[in-house]
Amino acid sequence: MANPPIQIKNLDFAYGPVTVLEDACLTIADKEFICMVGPNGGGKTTLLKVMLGLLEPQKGTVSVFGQAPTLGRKWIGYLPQYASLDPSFPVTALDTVLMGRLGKTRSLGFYSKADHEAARAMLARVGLEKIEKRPLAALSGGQRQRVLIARALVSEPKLLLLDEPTSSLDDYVEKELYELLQELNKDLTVIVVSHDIAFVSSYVERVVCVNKQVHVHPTSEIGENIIHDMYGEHVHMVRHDQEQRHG
Ligand SMILES: Nc1ncnc2c1ncn2[C@@H]1O[C@H](COP(=O)(O)OP(=O)(O)OP(=O)(O)O)[C@@H](O)[C@H]1O
Repeated sequence: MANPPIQIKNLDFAYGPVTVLEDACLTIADKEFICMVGPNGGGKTTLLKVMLGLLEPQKGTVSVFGQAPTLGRKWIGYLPQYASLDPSFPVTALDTVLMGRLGKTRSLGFYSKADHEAARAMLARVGLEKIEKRPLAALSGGQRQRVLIARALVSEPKLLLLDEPTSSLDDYVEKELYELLQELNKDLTVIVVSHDIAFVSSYVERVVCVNKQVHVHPTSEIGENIIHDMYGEHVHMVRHDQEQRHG
């Protein structure tokens, strides 16, 4: 069997004396579409950064496509939390996507024709082929997130990590974005952090709950008990609409 995109075994991570992840184990299979949920401060972003080799665990092992994260991360496209670019920054959609080629391009100091072609192809893939010359300031929030997804995709990743990509978007824009991710998932593995379990559970089959410990649940298991354990009694976000499952 090929090496899985992510394999984490018995991982501990602490910022100084504060333990954030404890004995975490997680295997993500090729072409899975996974949602990562958990309370604020539960450790989701930390776990993504460990996968990217940006943080080193104190204990345990992490492999990314069978390699150490610092090597395997060349196969990862990452959309960080709060990645919203300053809209007044004077760049076009195409310029922004091209930035994703910086680790890939072979030309020094300028982008090659191949880089431009790849960036245009990715803008088309996220449904924005007609707006490549528009300044970011002229785009909607949803369009900007698509541009950032195109930027993450243009390095030709096999795994896409998105940290709360829809937190500032309207419901219908969120739905469109998840439909795009579902489409992209035909070709690559997708891990998306979201607080909106009810919404996301109609797209994914497994949910990774991160609250110091990591537990994986099939979507069908997600009910009041698990939500309360994760978020506390006051949260009611269950929408068990399996009959409305997409795809
Ligand atoms: N650089 C850092 N130094 C010290 N503590 C940190 C650092 N980054 C995060 N933390 C702490 O680690 C814990 C986990 O943070 P993390 O950002 O991984 O959680 P999260 O689940 O992504 O939260 P949220 O849903 O709010 O984004 C929090 O208590 C946070 O304050």
